[in-house]
Amino acid sequence: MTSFVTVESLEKTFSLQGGGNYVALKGIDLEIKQGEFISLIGHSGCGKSTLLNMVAGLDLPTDGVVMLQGEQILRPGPDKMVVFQNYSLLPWMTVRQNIALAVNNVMKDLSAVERNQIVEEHIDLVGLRHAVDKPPDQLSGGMKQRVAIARALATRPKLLLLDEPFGALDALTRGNLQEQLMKICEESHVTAVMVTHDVDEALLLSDRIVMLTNGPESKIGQIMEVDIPRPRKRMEVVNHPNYYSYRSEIIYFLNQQKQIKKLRARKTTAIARHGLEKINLEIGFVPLTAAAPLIIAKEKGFFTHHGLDEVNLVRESSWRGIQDGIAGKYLDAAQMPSGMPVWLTVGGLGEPLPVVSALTMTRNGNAITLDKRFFDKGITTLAELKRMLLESVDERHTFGVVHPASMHNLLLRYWLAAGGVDPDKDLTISTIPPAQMVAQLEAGNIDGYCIGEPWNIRASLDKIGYTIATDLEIWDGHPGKVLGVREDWANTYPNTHVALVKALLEACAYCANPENHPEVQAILSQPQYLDCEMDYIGLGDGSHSTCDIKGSPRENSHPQFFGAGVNRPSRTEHLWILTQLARWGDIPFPRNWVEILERICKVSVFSIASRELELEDVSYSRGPIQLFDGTTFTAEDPIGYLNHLKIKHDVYMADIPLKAPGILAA
Ligand SMILES: Nc1ncnc2c1ncn2[C@@H]1O[C@H](COP(=O)(O)OP(=O)(O)OP(=O)(O)O)[C@@H](O)[C@H]1O
Repeated sequence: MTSFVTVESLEKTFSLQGGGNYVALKGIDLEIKQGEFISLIGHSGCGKSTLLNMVAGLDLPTDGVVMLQGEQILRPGPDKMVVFQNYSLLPWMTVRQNIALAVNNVMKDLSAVERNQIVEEHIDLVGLRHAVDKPPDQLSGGMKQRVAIARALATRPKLLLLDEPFGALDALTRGNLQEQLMKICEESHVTAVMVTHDVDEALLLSDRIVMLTNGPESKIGQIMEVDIPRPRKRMEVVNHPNYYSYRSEIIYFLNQQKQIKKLRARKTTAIARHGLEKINLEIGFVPLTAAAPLIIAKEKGFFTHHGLDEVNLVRESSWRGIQDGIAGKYLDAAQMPSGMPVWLTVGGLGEPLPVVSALTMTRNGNAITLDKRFFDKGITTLAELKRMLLESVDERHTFGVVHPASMHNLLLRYWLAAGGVDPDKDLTISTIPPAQMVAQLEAGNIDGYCIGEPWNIRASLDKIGYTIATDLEIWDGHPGKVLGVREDWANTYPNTHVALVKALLEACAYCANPENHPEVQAILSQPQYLDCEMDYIGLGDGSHSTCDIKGSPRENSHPQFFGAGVNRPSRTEHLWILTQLARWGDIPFPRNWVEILERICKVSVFSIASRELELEDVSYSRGPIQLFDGTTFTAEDPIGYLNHLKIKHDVYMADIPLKAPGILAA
């Protein structure tokens, strides 16, 4: 990419009145191509205007540089025109005079006739011919902003900089002006940088959206390419197949920043008490029936019983929130899909991040739901689904899963592949947050999904979908959700880790007892937890024996919370997950898999906890894994197993170097 504007290692520190400094921006690197439209988005006060001001030359960085075509930007100038929210027009001049003033000042080399021609062209460009002789106080807000845009563009700047240009306008005017600006920028090939709070505005106008993290020391958290062809029309943009996922991505980013801000504000140093290194914990969960052990441990006092006096449950709407909270150290521990510890450890986020699991909190409780229209077509088996998929290859079919490392993704893929369907070639699998799955199915954006409860029961009770297979039919007894903590956290707080496992084990036993089910359902249904009707929460009490829209009974799969071997972590299971993640190209298969499993699977912590609770599970031994297609998986030859699979991606082998086990850095 040839860079037109270069922002390099930029830092901006403000001196505060009364002493001290505020580091608003730190480590900002950005390259902008000629003709690109860039939006800066982020929460209020994150430093968007500060960054724009430095590109405009209105302010200078404390460190680092900003360059335009290789020249350092040190002052403002007509090559970098700024449009502000408050228009900044001269009140005693008319529309024409306001535009002419800028043109006459900047384009002194041109003749008066040429300058007039440019002024008139730009009046027409923004559609203000009928108001050329009016002063600003006789113009609407939208008209004033059009004058400001015409004035900025008339001087033919290299860079057009816009600081929330439409923030003060009503929705209709705003929409019209956005479309005009888009047309002008497309036609004049101007390079533009715009600050905005409006996600839809950013998506409509931008080639790339730069998302800033919250301050102090705001950084670029993410840059999104908006790959929607130009020229654009609003309705075509909104109906573009990627629009929804772009939008969700930005909203996720902004929500995550809010969550991090909240957790940062609450973050205190570790409080040691009762012989535990830390009794104040932030624990992440996603609102699912399978979160019951965490919720019950909090509500029924199992955490406090084991000395964990200050546990705060952090509700995340997606597994990405959990993964980012653990990676960013905002969460001490979390409910995780059973593949997440392996996925994070081998580098699912890029860098290997060792995460350990000492407790399986649930098994089973998942199912594959299809849109009810497939039921009407008579599709009730995998073979029928395969026939339908292969007969309608022109229609792209999409299935939702909640995370690449979730058992839903792995089970769905395994099930499809065992039936001869290639989950990447014959359909599309998309990641969608759990709470959005039913709405996406109802809206027709997806054809089905594999997910935990209450979302399969809900689709069937609401007559939107039906269960075509439950996990009982694919791998009965598979690990569902596990407790995950960073390895350095586990090493820093070993006694706390054992106490946490003990509290959760007791909560698991409580959830498994049918006598407690009405109470557990009532607690889970509360707004701060699952926020749903109690009917949607199945705990194995026989009230949800059918899960299909036409009443053909199918045993529903409930999460299993406790029992012989249920909670003990298993190396073989983590190994199966490793093979499946490698099979579908998410990660290479680690040649050092023995070391990796040793680091992840903390049977020792589980054993201490269950021994101290005097549970019999300590001596439990697990057999090989039996899958529905007759395959038996053992830990003996994972590479041979991968080689024998017919439907798979190219599988790569690699050594995954893990840092030596350490303690949590401050
Ligand atoms: N001159 C200044 N002195 C001290 N602090 C400042 C100064 N200018 C900005 N800041 C601080 O720097 C941070 C970034 O401010 P900035 O105006 O760039 O944010 P923003 O993302 O544009 O916010 P908004 O969306 O609300 O306009 C804020 O915390 C702000 O208080």
